[in-house]
Amino acid sequence: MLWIKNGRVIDPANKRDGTGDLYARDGVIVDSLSESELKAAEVIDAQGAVVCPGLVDIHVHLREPGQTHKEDIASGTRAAAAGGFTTIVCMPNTSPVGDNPGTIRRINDSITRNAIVNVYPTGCLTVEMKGEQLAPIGSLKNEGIVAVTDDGLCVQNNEIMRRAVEYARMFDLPVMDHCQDASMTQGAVMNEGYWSLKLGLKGWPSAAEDLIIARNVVFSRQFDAHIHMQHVSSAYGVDIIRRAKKRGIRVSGEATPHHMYFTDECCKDYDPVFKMNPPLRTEEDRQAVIEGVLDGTLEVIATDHAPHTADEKDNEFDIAPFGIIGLETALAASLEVLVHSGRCDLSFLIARMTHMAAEILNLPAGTLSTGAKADITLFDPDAEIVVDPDQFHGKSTNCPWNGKRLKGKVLRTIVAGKTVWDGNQITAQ
Ligand SMILES: NC(=O)N[C@@H](CC(=O)O)C(=O)O
Ligand SMILES: [Zn+2]
Ligand SMILES: [Zn+2]
Repeated sequence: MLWIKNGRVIDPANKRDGTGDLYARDGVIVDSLSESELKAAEVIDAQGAVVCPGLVDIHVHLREPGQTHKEDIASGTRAAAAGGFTTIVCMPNTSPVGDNPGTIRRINDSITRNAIVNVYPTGCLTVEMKGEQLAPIGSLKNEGIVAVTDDGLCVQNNEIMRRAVEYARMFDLPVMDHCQDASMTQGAVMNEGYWSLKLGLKGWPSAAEDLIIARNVVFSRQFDAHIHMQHVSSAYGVDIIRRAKKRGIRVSGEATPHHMYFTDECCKDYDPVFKMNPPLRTEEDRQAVIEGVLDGTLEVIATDHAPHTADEKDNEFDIAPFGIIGLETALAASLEVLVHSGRCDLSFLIARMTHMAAEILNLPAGTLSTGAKADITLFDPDAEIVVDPDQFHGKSTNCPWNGKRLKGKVLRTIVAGKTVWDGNQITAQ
């Protein structure tokens, strides 16, 4: 039994925001506990803290199998717990990739053994993520995938993409797309614009993203299929999604904390910790991504947690891999951009990091409804932290917020009624 007292309980799905108590029995949220149960319950004093549904991140790279020097399911879920996330969705660009039932089964076996938060796998759209031949999407669904994606790459051939979208639709699986026209981004390492010119680095134009977003809108409309645009970074891309939604087309979109926080100017010292895909873009793009979140065009905040080792990242900008970690800074960074700046209130942000994220992939998570699993996060939105990746719980430290002062500290993360992060350390076995 669990009794969380006196917190500010914010549960956007149930329009709840007020001081109160929360109860759980056998890992499930309940309305109340009996007198004797209250006496026996573990009591958590949440005075001064926000109590909300455990955070949900639908875009995480856990690197298992095959790249476990960067991250694995144990370390990645520890990072998630420390960041306040109780449910995460992992991408299939592992080694081997998740394009076959055996690999998905192996991932699920490891999740059962090693994960300390809930993890749902995704499967590939195409065999070996080559964009040439459809993956056995039905068999992958039988193994429990929640979406299909070739994230890291983008299916270039429109006929193959069309078949993939139609096929995924038959299995009621959303397609998550990394929107990138590869013909326009050969050798590109940062946003194409003033800074790429000045720095002499090959640019990745936002048109390459916008074109694929537009293609996906066409297919979503044609087949009434749900296509989710991952890590949207360009102003016009946001606009295309906004217009499509107005017409009732079933597209959704995600904003990352880094695209809301940084711009391509950050690349000016050639530090590869600012190298990611899609790249950091202009101030106008950054503002448009934020506006997209505020007006509901981008209904979810997702980290795209993409660990790479220091050895790999500590290279020339041109050759370092794309990607940054995000699980342990997502809440504080998003609070800063959206809430502390006065752009929206806490409940609005929490909705985008909980039930709205879960709804995109139909995950049973993101609410404090009676009968829901007792996945709960406690945080202090005003507590100052200094970001120190050496204190993080994942294996990699490629974090662009390194050294920054942010406000927002995760005080406790609870999965099925059990504390897995107590604000100082991982407490799960
Ligand atoms: N975002 C990145 O820059 N990198 C991701 C791939 C991806 O999400 O596209 C990775 O797997 O490293
Ligand atoms: Zn991607
Ligand atoms: Zn990704």
